[in-house]
Amino acid sequence: MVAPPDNDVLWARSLHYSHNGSPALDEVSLGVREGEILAVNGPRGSGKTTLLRCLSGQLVPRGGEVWFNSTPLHTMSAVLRERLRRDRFGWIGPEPSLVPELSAWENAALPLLMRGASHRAAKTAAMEWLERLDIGPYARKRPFALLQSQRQRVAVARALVTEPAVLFADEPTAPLHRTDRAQVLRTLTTAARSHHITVVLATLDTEVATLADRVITLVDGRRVTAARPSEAEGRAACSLSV
Ligand SMILES: Nc1ncnc2c1ncn2[C@@H]1O[C@H](COP(=O)(O)OP(=O)(O)OP(=O)(O)O)[C@@H](O)[C@H]1O
Repeated sequence: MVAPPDNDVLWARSLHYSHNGSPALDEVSLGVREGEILAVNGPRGSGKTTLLRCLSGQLVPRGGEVWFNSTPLHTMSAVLRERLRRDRFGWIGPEPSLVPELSAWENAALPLLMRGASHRAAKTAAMEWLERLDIGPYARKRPFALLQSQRQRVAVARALVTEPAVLFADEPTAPLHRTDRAQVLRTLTTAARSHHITVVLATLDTEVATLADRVITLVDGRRVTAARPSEAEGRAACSLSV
């Protein structure tokens, strides 16, 4: 077992994964640099979600290696993997999946409260993130009283409130309208850049390439191409000062 290159925060080699015998990832290798925003593109069923779940330690690959800095996830016990995920990773899925009984700020504060942060500290941090994401005025509302795009912003705040080392975003804008999609993505990527959070973003949306530092494409569970938009192009799209 060889540790990954120093400047890669995440590194995977020859990943294989099958769901009930049906192959989802085949020989996928990649490195993600610290602070990078990497988009994983590809058609439906190409393995994007499976890749993010392997990289984030939710799934253990059937073959290959996954490293987070100098820590091998593929050989780690389930308990340690769970702790690593809780302490160092953030996750945003296609649906906000907020706790309906809690207000927006309570939902955003939840990861800090679960880590044992004081009520006041968790609330302050959650409110700051809701403000940055332009939903401060809705902090006391419950999810049912919010628009889908506002709920998804709360989910983004919840994922960023711990300032994770790596944020995994699995089609985070899938249920949104086109204008909301662009705004949520810009907010997410700008916030991640300003806090030096590495992002791995699975998406069907080709516009995302303009917000990412690099795009990789999966087809039928295999990595097929890599393109790198110029840094200027990627960063010019992030005009918000989050
Ligand atoms: N829980 C599961 N059980 C069985 N097969 C699965 C499961 N999850 C995914 N698959 C299959 O694995 C392959 C890769 O799926 P995956 O969800 O990783 O792709 P994806 O690119 O994220 O797709 P989408 O864009 O539709 O979310 C597909 O053929 C899918 O049908």
